[in-house]
Amino acid sequence: RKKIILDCDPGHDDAVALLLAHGNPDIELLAVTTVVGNQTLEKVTRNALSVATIAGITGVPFAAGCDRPLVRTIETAPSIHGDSGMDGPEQPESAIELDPRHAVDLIIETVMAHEPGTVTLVPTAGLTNIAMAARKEPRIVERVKEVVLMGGGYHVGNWSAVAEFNIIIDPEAAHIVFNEKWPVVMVGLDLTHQALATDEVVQRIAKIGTKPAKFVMELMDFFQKTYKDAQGFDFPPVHDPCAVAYVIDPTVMTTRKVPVDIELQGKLTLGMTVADFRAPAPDDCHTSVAVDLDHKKFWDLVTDALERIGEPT
Ligand SMILES: Nc1ccc([C@@H]2N[C@H](CO)[C@@H](O)[C@H]2O)cc1
Ligand SMILES: [Ca+2]
Repeated sequence: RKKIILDCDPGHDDAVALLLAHGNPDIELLAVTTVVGNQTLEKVTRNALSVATIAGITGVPFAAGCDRPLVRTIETAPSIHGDSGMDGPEQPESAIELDPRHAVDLIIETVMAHEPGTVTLVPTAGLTNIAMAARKEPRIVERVKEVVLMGGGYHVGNWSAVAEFNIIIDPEAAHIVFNEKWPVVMVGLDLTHQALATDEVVQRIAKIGTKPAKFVMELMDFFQKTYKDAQGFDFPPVHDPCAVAYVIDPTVMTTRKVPVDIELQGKLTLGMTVADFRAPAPDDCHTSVAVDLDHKKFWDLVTDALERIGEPT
């Protein structure tokens, strides 16, 4: 099984990523950590514990991390995720206790406790926790198998003309993560805008008939409305589970090995993930970007995971 740490900011699509990681039999979810992003740390952490309660995720440590970016001020995304950060469904009071450790320490301890090259970091939020972990314990950089992150976009932005939310809310953290010498797979908007929760997809999920599937339906219902109003999409792109799907089965998408770096100075381009497609990529290139999604394979993974979780409603 593939061992992962999910670092997230639930977040409608983070919730689906967590359910996919929990439901898929090839994934061993070692830890779930939260970070400020879609909403404040307190809100996204409460949301993560709500999802864990609904899905019955036990025996997995959940820890809260950084409550603001490394340098800049907090920017959240209520226009997409609402005031709670996961508006739409009724949220259960969570019965799950937070791990007392800081997320950064849980990430470090988990990576150092497992064999080198066996733990994959899956960030689906701003990269503040990941950058802090690499700075506090530099040995995790050579020990981590790879970093498979949802963020960025080589030709697409959603929080500026050229920058994606997870990167631009903490560009200094992203710069650290993309420049450490661990393998980074960037699952950016170029890919995730192909993962649309269309009516056909939502109908498939509706048929599952379990509490977690009903919860996802209600999440998607809200997400569709805000994505329509805020970004003019007919259907919402479910970004974060794309990163988990890649870890499960890398053939779910195509990738290209290209140098990627983060713009920190630009007036118009701050937070841009600048990918250099000029061939050939340098031999020491440790970054790659996701290009084309196999829709059927992706949604089969998501619906299969949901079918494995929870009791009928
Ligand atoms: N408009 C918008 C802003 C933020 C997000 C969140 N950031 C990433 C996509 O930009 C995902 O991780 C998602 O949770 C999605 C849409
Ligand atoms: Ca997210």
